[in-house]
Amino acid sequence: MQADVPTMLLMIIACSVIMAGALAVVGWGQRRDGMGCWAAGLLLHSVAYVLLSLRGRIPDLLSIVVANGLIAGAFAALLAAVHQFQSRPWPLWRMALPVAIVVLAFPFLLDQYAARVALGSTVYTVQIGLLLWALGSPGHIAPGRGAVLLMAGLALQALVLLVRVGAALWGAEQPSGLLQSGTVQSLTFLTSFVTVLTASLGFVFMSKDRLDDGNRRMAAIDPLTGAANRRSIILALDRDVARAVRMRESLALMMVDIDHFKRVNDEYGHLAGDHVLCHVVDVLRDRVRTQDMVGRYGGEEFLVLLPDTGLKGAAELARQLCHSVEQSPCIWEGKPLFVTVSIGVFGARMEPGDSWDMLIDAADRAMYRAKQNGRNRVEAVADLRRLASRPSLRDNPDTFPSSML
Ligand SMILES: Nc1nc2c(ncn2[C@@H]2O[C@H](COP(=O)(O)OP(=O)(O)OP(=O)(O)O)[C@@H](O)[C@H]2O)c(=O)[nH]1
Repeated sequence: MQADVPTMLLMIIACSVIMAGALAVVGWGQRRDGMGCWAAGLLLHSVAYVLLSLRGRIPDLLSIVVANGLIAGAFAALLAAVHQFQSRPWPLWRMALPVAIVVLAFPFLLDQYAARVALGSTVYTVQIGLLLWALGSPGHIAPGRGAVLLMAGLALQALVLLVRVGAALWGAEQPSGLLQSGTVQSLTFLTSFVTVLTASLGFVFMSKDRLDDGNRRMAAIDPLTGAANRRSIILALDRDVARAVRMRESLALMMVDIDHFKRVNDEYGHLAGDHVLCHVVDVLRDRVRTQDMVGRYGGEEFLVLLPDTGLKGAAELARQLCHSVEQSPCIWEGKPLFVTVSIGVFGARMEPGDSWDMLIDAADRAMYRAKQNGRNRVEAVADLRRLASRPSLRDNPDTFPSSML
């Protein structure tokens, strides 16, 4: 397989310039996404390929040394973009060293095509390795669709560069110059073209994946406490009721209300009150199982959803939660703040006709009984009142009744 090298170089230049422009427009005003750096990398790449395509018509210093230095610089800019995306400092020496190696070594290799190919391809492969490492290193972005596309594009390029090193070292293909057609030459430039496209699209999708993730979180999480918000805990409850009815399993729900919370706000201020809300959520979450769910139902009221749990077990857990909240002070401005909670518990085997709102009603009734009976205590109920049934939310969560939000 051989293709016309000047045409392929032209395609790479056009593709790099178009993608650089697109990324610059998409990333305008969003510095932390690293799109500006990525666009700069693509621009360096296109200038490098312009210089390469002028081989023989401009001094070798420009067409060989500067061009390859710019390719190494382009990979360095891509690495900077990934680090910026991940909010990490630029790895300066890992960016500068490959460029320095190329710029310092190539002037001595002007007459040695194979050695230049071997050295250049090795340096670029290492740079791609650094990019893949940064993308895959744990603790940063979870590799979503965008990251996978980006990594696949880079991996393909690295693979072809390694083939190129091998071909240069073993003399498998010895074209007399860059612009001469050859199988490895054609494969290299075709891959460069594909990589510019896939890696750049992958980088844009990575940004979109992160935005989507943020939006999903915002739609499901209470921003103050980090617990599930009212909508997502009710959706989860609806789903669990349906499953428990189908399997004839038990299900328990707690309504947890902080006692005299208004006093905390009045005496210490609303920021202290906010801090207490977060503290109570932390205590609840510490004690429940991973399959259980804690959600904020209203101001200082929380729901705890306990799948596959009967009344006895749920009431016992509720008593432990009451005790834990009472015993673990919330530290505010260096001073301990003690609060207590009243908990209403519902738990029973689910029957056909039972629905999520009946469970909330039952836990709510029990919670009010706990308040009436002196607070800092647990009351439990096992019966459900038949309410004017609300439709299930499963089929169309968008029909979520606004009165419940
Ligand atoms: N700091 C803070 N306060 C909130 C928030 N949401 C609701 N509140 C306050 O929570 C308080 C609830 O007060 P009440 O409903 O009278 O209940 P309470 O004082 O806990 O009394 P009992 O429930 O009867 O023990 C009100 O003062 C609300 O302003 C919030 O997000 N942050």
